[in-house]
Amino acid sequence: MWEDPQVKKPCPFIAVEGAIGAGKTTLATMLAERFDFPLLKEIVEENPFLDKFYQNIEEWAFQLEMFFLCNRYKQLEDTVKNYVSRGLPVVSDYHIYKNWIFAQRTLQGDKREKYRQIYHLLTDDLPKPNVIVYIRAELATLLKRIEKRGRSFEQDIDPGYLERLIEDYETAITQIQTREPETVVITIDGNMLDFVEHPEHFEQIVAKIKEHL
Ligand SMILES: Nc1ncnc2c1ncn2[C@@H]1O[C@H](COP(=O)(O)OP(=O)(O)OP(=O)(O)O)[C@@H](O)[C@H]1O
Ligand SMILES: Nc1nc(=O)c2ncn([C@H]3C[C@H](O)[C@@H](CO)O3)c2[nH]1
Repeated sequence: MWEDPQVKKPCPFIAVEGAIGAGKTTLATMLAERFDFPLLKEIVEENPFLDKFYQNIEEWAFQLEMFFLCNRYKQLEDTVKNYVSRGLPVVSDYHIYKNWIFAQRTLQGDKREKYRQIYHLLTDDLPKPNVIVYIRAELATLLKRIEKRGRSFEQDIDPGYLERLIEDYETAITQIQTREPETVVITIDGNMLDFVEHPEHFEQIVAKIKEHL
């Protein structure tokens, strides 16, 4: 297809997504380094609710989802100010929609509705990533990686919860593609491609992304 060289492509705002342990942070870090783009990274260690949440999801879900939402809102506000609004590229290890993917799974009834309203209020006018690198991985892969990483609070994670999240991610990615057809979605086979151990797998991913930059 002929492309007009005068037409400038939008500045890359890349989000790496996928279910728990799919390899988002690892891949986002490698991509940021390769392209020399700044990296926006999720805060995990300082999260005071994660441990409690995995022990009792029903009891702690609202606090945890609000914590993630407020943190990501602040991070993205800064990212927009410092990079996106200045036309500078950035790589993030999450998409803001991740909040709603998880909240729909963990919250019910009144709390879900309250969360939904706050979520839209905070995020509707935020600029969204124009490239999503989606790491699709099956349950066995996620369990293996979660074990390998060894965070204590994740070791007894319910495989049923992970299975539902895998489905939720599939639905969410389709929704994004329908709602925002201009967003480029690059799906990576997270079971087969081991970009940690095999440099040539990483190169395949880089080449795919370069097609869209
Ligand atoms: N393609 C891969 N092949 C082998 N191991 C991997 C791969 N990607 C990530 N890992 C390993 O799996 C573990 C989880 O990776 P990572 O922390 O990047 O996942 P994540 O998707 O960011 O997780 P979370 O959803 O919890 O934020 C790490 O120990 C990492 O080294
Ligand atoms: N409930 C819930 N909502 C979120 O928005 C969310 N984002 C990440 N996580 C969990 C997954 C990993 O264990 C750990 C690190 O990603 O935190 C979340 N859990």
